[in-house]
Amino acid sequence: MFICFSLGLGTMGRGIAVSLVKAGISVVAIETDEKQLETGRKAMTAMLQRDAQRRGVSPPLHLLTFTLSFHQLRDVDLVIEAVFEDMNLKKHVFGDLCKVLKQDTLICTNTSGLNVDELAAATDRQHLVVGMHFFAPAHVMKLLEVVYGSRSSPEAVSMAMAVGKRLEKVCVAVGNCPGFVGNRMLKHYLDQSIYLLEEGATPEQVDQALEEFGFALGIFKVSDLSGLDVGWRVRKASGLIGPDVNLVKPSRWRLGRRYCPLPDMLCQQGRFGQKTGRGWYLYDSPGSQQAKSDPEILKFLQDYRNKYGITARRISSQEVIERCAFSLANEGFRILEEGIAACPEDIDVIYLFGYGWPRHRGGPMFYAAQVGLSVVLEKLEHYHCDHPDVPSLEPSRLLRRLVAEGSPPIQQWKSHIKNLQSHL
Ligand SMILES: CCCCCCC/C=C/C(=O)SCCNC(=O)CCNC(=O)[C@H](O)C(C)(C)COP(=O)(O)OP(=O)(O)OC[C@H]1O[C@@H](n2cnc3c(N)ncnc32)[C@H](O)[C@@H]1OP(=O)(O)O
Repeated sequence: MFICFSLGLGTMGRGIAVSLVKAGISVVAIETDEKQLETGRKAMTAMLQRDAQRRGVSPPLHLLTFTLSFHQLRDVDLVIEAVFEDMNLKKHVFGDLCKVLKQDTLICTNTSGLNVDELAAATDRQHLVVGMHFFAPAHVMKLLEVVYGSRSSPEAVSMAMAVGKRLEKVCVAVGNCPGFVGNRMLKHYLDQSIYLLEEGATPEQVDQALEEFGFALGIFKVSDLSGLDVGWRVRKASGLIGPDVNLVKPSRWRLGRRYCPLPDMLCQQGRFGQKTGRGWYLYDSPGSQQAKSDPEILKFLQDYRNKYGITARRISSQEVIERCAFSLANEGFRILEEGIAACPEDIDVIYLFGYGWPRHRGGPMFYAAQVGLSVVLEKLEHYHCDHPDVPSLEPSRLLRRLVAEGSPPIQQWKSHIKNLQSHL
C-alpha cells in the first residue's frame, strides 16, 4: 500500500495533497491545530469537487484522511513536508517524524530554496531525504524540481521522480543550492522588477509588459499568488533583514549591494498577497484570485521615492523585458557553469512548466540564444554600467566565453563549460 503523508495544509500543502489524491494515492493530511485542519479540509474538498465536476466523475475524497495526530504515520511510505519556509521549524518537524516513521520511509521536503543537506542532517536517514519543489498553484503547475542533496541516494531520487511522474508532473532533477534552479533565477528577475518600481514603474506597468511578452502572469501577480511572506522568511534567514533594520527609513544597501526594502515594508503591513487579500494588488477577500489595482500602493510607492529623494522616470516595456529576461538568463549561465542544472534545456523546461514563461519564446536560455548571445551580453553590460551596485547584472563568465567562442548553438553550450560539475 502506498500512503503519502502531507504535513502542512497551507497554500502549497493543499495543492500537493490534491495532486496526490487525484493520482489515486491515499493521503494522510496533517495540521497542527483544529482550525487550520478544518480550513485545509474545506479548501481541498472544494478543489477536488471542482475537478471531479469538470471531469464528470465523483471526487476521490475517500483517499483523504485528515488528522492532528502523528500516530497515523507509522505505515506511510512517503512523507511530503510542506510546513512554512523556516529551516528550524522544518528541522524540528523532521526530528519528530523520524521518531515514528518506518526505517525506509522516504522524506521529501517541499521547499522553495532551503539547503536540503542541512535538512537531511536533522534526520536519521540522510540518504532518504530529497527536495520536492512544487510550484504554485501546486495542483495546476506541471513542474516538479527534484532536488538531490549530497547524500541523497540515487534510489531516493528516482523514487521522487517516479512519484512526480505519477502526479503527471514534468520532473527535473536539480542540484542543491539556495533557490535551486527556478527560484535562484527568479530572485534576480524579482530584484529587477522591484528596482523598476523604485525607479518609477508601477506593479501594473511591469506586469503588463511581462504579460504582453507572453507570461501567463506578471511577476507581481505571481508574487501575490505564491505569498510575499515566503521571500520575507528567506531574506530574514539569509541575514538581509536583521534586528538592526531602521523601520522608518530602511537601508537600500545591504551585504555590499543595492537592496530594495519595498517587499519587506509590504509584509510589515501584513500584506502577504492573495492569502491576506492584499499584496502588490488588492483582492475582494483573502484567497480571491482577481487582482485589482490598489491606489494605496501607488501612494506607498510615491511616498517611498520621496523619502529617498528618487525622481520617478518613465520606463519602457522594452527595458522591463530586457532587465527581467536577461538577468534571468544570466543567472542561468552561472547555474550551468556550476552544474546545478544538467543542460540549458532543463532550465527552459523549468521556466516553461513552473513559471508560465511564454511557450512560443522557448524558455529563457532558448530566448537568449534567439535574441543573440552577443546582444544579451551587450545589454547586460549596458545595464550593469547604469547599475554597478547590482552584481547580478554583470555578465556571467560562461556568457562571455560563449560569445568569445562565436556564440555556438544551444545544443553545444555544454561542451564549452569548463570542469562540468553536474553528475547527471
Ligand atoms: C529566493 C527567492 C525566493 C522567492 C520565493 C518565491 C516562491 C515561489 C514559488 C513558486 O511557486 S513560483 C511559481 C509561480 N507560479 C507561476 O508563475 C504561475 C504562472 N501562472 C500560470 O501559469 C497560470 O496563470 C495559471 C496559474 C496556471 C492559471 O492559468 P489559467 O488562468 O489558464 O487557468 P484556469 O483554468 O483559470 O485555472 C486553473 C486553476 O488554477 C487556479 N488559478 C488560476 N489563477 C490563479 C491565481 N492567480 N491564483 C491561484 N490560483 C489560480 C484556478 O483556481 C484553477 O484551480 P482549480 O479550479 O483547478 O482548483
